[in-house]
Amino acid sequence: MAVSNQEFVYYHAGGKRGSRPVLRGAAAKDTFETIPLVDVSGLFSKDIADRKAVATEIGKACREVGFFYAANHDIPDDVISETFEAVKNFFSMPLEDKMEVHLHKSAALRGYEPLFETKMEGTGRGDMKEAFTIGDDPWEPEQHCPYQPSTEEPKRNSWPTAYPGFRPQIYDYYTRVLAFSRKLMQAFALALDLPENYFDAATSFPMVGVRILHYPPQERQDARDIGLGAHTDYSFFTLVQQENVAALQVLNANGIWIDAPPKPQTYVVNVGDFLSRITNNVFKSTVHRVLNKSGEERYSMPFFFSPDKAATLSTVPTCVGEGSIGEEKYEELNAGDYLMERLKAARWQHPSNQGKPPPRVQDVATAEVAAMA
Ligand SMILES: O=C(O)CCC(=O)C(=O)O
Ligand SMILES: [Fe+2]
Repeated sequence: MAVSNQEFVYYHAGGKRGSRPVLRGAAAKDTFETIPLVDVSGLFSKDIADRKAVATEIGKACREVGFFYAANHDIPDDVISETFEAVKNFFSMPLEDKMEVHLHKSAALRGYEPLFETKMEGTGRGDMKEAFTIGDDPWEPEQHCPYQPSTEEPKRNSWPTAYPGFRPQIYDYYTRVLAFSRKLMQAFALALDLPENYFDAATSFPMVGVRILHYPPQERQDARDIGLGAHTDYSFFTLVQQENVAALQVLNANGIWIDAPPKPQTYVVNVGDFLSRITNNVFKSTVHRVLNKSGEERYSMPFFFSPDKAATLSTVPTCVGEGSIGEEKYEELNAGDYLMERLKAARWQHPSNQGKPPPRVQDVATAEVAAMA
């Protein structure tokens, strides 16, 4: 049997394991090599022409890359730096104070995840990061939920009792990023040639998550130690605030990792699987990973935005048709069920997973390479 020396990149995308051949030289395709930057200040204009001009640029980035830097957003620098201070205070607490809000105690998959608890790529000792997540919770008055939750509906978020100042700081950040996300969502609608308010009805109380992350410096300087394994996001879209340590990388069509270092006063915005799905893959949900080779502690805060739990979404009308767009590829689906399924797939140790084994990407990889030979 011939042995193929084709190199592959392995990842976790759309809830499934996948791989991509690394293409160099004559075999290389036309793909992105940098992450575009979009000045989003026009989204705050009263003039629809200004908003449409930004949307056009966002649309181009979403079709070609799936990632862009948003510059000139309206989240103040001091709110971001104060929130990062709170994030560092949180992670520097003793482990037992963090474990009080362990994600395994939460049916909504909220709370703290210690180092190596997830294993996005299915190999090695796991993702070298600790995380804490909160999100939409109709019981928390800070969120001004537009409906009265039923008494059967459990509370979703948990906050550490050892750090009372944490919650107000996170909420200051949350409230502002949510408002900015709504502007971006309208820009995505315009970018798809839809009315600006197209997604408004499906996002009256959107499923969101503020996730804070701490990546210690990796001991090994190659990808055998990984901060967060290669994946696509489950969200509609994500806004990542990174502090000052470069580690985020985005995979292009040639299987080459493109750096997405922090740029002052910007967000990294990326399309998630949900938005890609309802655009018939016209908008790309692009694989990315975190590799902290800097030798420094890295902190970041992704904000995930998705439709209402009860929303049912089907392919948008402007993304079905003739030619390059093609036939509708996906059935309509309930947003809440989809998100929960995806979150659980990445957290095999959660009690609700009933002891199912972790994903084993390397097995698939070996089989694929054998099939090519
Ligand atoms: O830490 C980062 O820069 C990105 C994190 C990320 O991709 C995620 O949490 O989905
Ligand atoms: Fe991500």
